[in-house]
Amino acid sequence: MDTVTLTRPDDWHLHLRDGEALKAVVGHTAAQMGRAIIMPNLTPPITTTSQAIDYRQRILDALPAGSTFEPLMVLYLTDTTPPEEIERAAQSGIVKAVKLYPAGATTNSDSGVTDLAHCDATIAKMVEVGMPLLVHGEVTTAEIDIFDREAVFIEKVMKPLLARHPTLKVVFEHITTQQAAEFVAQAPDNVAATITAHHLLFNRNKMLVGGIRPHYYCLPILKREQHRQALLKAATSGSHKFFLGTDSAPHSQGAKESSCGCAGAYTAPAAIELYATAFDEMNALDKLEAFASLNGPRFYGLTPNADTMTLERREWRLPESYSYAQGESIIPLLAGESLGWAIKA
Ligand SMILES: NC(=O)N[C@@H](CC(=O)O)C(=O)O
Ligand SMILES: [Zn+2]
Ligand SMILES: [Zn+2]
Repeated sequence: MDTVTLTRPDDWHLHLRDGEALKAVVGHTAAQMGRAIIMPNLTPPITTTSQAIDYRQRILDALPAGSTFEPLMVLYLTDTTPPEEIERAAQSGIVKAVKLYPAGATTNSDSGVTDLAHCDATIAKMVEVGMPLLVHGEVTTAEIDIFDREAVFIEKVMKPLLARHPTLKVVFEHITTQQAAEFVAQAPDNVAATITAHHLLFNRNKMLVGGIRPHYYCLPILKREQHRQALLKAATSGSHKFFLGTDSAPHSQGAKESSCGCAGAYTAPAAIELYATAFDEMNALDKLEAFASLNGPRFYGLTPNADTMTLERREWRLPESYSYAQGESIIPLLAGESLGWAIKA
């Protein structure tokens, strides 16, 4: 296969930031995706419906002229989010989900949940109104090894949560392990997962062999090859439960190339091309449309986009960098390197 035509894809896990950074990055996603689930981990986080409505407007204002890109908004769950906020969110029609960040698990998660027991009434309300919970699935226990934090989360948090709220709609975000892929595949239909392009394409050697490559450092961290193979198998299995979520997470070049670098890979500029490369590796380009364009809307109860996009087998080179906020640059994943799949003009 040298060309693939698919229903226009959506990105079900995206960081757009705010202000100048938002203006610098949003066009990359809007150029290829119809819609995106916008992560709420700003500083301060988006914890109310009214903040989400304002943030959505700032995103629309930052779009290139004529763009029809649609941001789908998310609330950041805290220990004190009241059930009434879930009602407001559901009634707004603008907020599509609520995000659980275990406190301290990742970038801008300081206001996250310290103990899910604090959120029980709020989660019960989410079940009642059918609001999905999106989960950064890593424990933050200091003793637990960073490579084991997702697998431990399944046992310590995910299973007890679903035992208590068996019909809660849950997206296990950016899964990175065989354990998570198998857990989601075997779970009931109200449980789904997003998978990033970088976790399908790379294992931890890419980040750590022959020098430390900070642009491959993200959370959850890249795992060993066995896990990458399990993710490829899940994404190309044809199961409705797995869908595209880039977790494109912009940080300035200076914040990444540092003695204490930020977590996050900037993949938005070549998102669908990276996924096509991964699916091609599995000879599964025929499965790309369901993963990128159909399974996500199905889970969220939305209709797929009406238009299409065509990808072609053609070599092109990613830029070395783009301009970002405060006069800084941002380095995309695979900067200056060649990709074998391109969007057909
Ligand atoms: N994935 C990351 O490594 N970073 C994300 C946060 C997240 O999704 O966990 C970010 O906001 O930078
Ligand atoms: Zn996360
Ligand atoms: Zn993320």
